[in-house]
Amino acid sequence: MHPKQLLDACAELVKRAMTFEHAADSVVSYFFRENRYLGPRERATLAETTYTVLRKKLLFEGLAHSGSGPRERRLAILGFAAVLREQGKKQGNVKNKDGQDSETFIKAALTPQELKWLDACDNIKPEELMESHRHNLPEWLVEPLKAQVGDEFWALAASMEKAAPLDLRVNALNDKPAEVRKELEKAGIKAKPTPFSPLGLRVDGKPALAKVDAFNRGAIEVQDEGSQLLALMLDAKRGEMVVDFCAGAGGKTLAIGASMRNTGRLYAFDVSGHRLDALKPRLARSGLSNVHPAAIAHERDERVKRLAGKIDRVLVDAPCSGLGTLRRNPDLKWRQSPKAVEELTVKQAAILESSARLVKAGGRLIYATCSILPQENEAIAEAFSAAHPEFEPLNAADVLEQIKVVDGEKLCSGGEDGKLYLRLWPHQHETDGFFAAAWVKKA
Ligand SMILES: C[S@@+](CC[C@H](N)C(=O)[O-])C[C@H]1O[C@@H](n2cnc3c(N)ncnc32)[C@H](O)[C@@H]1O
Repeated sequence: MHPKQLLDACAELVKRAMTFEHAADSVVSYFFRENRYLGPRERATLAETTYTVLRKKLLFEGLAHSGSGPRERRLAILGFAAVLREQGKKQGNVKNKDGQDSETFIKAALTPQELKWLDACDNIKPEELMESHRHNLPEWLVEPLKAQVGDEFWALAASMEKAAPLDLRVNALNDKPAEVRKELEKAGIKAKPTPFSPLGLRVDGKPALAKVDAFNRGAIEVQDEGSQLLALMLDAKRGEMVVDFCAGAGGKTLAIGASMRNTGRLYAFDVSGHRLDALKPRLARSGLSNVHPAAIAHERDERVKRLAGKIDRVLVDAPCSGLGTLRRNPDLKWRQSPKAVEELTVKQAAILESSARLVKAGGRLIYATCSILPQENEAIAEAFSAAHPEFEPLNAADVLEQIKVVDGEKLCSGGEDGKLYLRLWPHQHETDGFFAAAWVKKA
């Protein structure tokens, strides 16, 4: 595809994503389905350009005040140039089959006037930029983040502008991480163990996994290291009755089912039948037969009531703002709002309340989110503890130690000794932002 055509397509995709009517990943996949002729490299450039614009929206909009032509095209030019330069750097600035390196490719896509404008933008020094153009976060998020991480705010903001690494979880049912790692290496995929999750492998780059044998036979699943830790914290054992209350497409369900060694009963509940449908092919690959997906109408559904007091372990991976996943879903910072977060906190408290009724004496309850806001995390956990003296909080650091997570206390905060909750941050732990609180129901 000619560079000019590729930039035109990027501008179109950026325009669609910037309406914020749908999640950016859906907009991108819809665009690819509409334009099936696009090759893998073109798709990568289109998606990354769009994500870069969403990540750096405030900076790019500031720069796009100058220049001419449609605004989305100017935003796309900034994203396109950044992405091609990054790709060029990674590949050692080698030339493509048409003898172009990234700079010549960019030049071929732009008009002389656009090139002059891009050059002027490139020459702006970071210290000349406004604060909002450097952190690229909506104002309502800045204060709560500064209040939590203090001097680390700029490191956090920078980490959330990077793409997340590709993490895999090895299916412990039939495979071992060290062996899968060797197998991947033979297939040309370099991976190293993740620092905290004993089942995790972090892959170099973004290789396509659909043709990899380890993927097709269910030995690996794509899952952020933080998400792996949440599932491991449930520590579900052989023969137990377990509920994954907000199972979605089952990322954590699969990990829990494997930790139960494919025995016992694992209910995967969700209000979205559509999301549970996406669990089915993953379940088939995983070899698990102990998982029972069930769509529920709401958290007080009859199905839930019937299991009251019968369950050994319950995971509540609550619907949340998703603001811990900005590395993957940068559009969320523009699609969420304080009002939406407030509504979510009501839902989160209600789901935790209902799901807690399932837990039997001596059983474990975990509340988790992929949010970095205290109102969706500590505030929900603390209100629950205050209202339920029959649930005793467990130190997340102790739970992590029991499941052999190395240096687990480095991942914790809150409580008198700073070890009460799991609190993962992208800038500190290279995972998405996650929270987890654990309780045991007193006998
Ligand atoms: C964070 S996502 C779950 C992700 C999933 N656990 C995973 O690891 O892939 C939250 C899920 O909660 C579900 N949900 C929302 N309201 C719910 C409710 N009242 N009861 C059960 N699930 C609910 C949503 O449909 C969504 O799939």
